[in-house]
Amino acid sequence: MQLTLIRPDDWHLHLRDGAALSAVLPDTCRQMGRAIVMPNLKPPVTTLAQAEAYRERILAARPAGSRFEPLMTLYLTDNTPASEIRAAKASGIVHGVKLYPAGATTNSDAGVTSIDKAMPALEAMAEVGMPLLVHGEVTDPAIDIFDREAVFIEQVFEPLVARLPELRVVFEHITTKDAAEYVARASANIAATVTAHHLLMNRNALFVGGIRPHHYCLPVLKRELHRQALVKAVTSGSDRFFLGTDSAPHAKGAKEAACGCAGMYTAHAAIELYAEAFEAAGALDKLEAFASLNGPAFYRLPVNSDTITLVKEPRTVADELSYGEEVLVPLRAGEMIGWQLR
Ligand SMILES: NC(=O)N[C@@H](CC(=O)O)C(=O)O
Ligand SMILES: [Zn+2]
Ligand SMILES: [Zn+2]
Repeated sequence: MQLTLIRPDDWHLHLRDGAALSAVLPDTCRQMGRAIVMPNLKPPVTTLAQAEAYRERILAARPAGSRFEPLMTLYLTDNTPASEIRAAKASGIVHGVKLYPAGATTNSDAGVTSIDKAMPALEAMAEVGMPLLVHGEVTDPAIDIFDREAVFIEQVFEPLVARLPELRVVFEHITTKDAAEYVARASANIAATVTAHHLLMNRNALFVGGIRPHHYCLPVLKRELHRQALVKAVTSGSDRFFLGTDSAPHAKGAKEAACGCAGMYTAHAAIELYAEAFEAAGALDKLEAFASLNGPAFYRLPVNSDTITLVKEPRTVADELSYGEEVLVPLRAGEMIGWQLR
């Protein structure tokens, strides 16, 4: 069996920088036409000048002949001036501004401590049509980690959308039934990305036979009922949901540690993993809209003009991949994936 799709894009991707960037970028270039590149570097990409420089480093790291296009983002802080948003919009290279609640995830320390402080930037975004990309989890340590996304919807997301109804918002890497249902009934300027790993695994995967650091990411995997709700959302035919891998590489040593980093590396087999999830749901016919059409429509960009072909031939994933001076353990390391790219 084979499946030809308009070339997909990845609307949520971590490429890192330096040697790590060079190591992981070819995986994405093989399958994706474009990617929304997350700005949580150290230090974060908070200005247009930094985004321009990062974009040049990504373009320079592409394999020869690749036409992959990085779509840049800015990292929103309490102090982002409205003028930076206007300049970013005018540049044509910045396609979104990322809201990390301070402390919510990897390299989010410089993130937003209160929506009020970020209001000048948010108002400018609503005005110029710059999408806000949201890591939607509250950071209150008193809130159970499995509830942080659902609580974020009522405490932050709904009030923000009520205050700035024109703002275009992507609820990134949604993991709950609550978020899937919220986005499906919200107004047309609200959308969501969904990862392959949240479509394929529930929280049991964190503890199969022992603690599994390579299945730890944020937002953390949830109960099976949530996984099922995400599958239902992406296969529903709604154009509000689109592909965003949240492929988030960390060196093996940083994951297999007493306090391991959050993030799964999935870019080596992104579209193959999504094909497995859609096939399991009997909805392979819905994959192309999710992977290749809904994202460009939301971001007001053209659809890619070429195609990729997947064949249903299982392959074994490598145990480790090179990651600069270090190594990286990809999702499914040493195990099978049902599809491969021709
Ligand atoms: N998803 C993750 O678990 N980690 C991401 C950050 C993020 O997307 O929240 C990373 O940068 O490592
Ligand atoms: Zn995130
Ligand atoms: Zn991410």
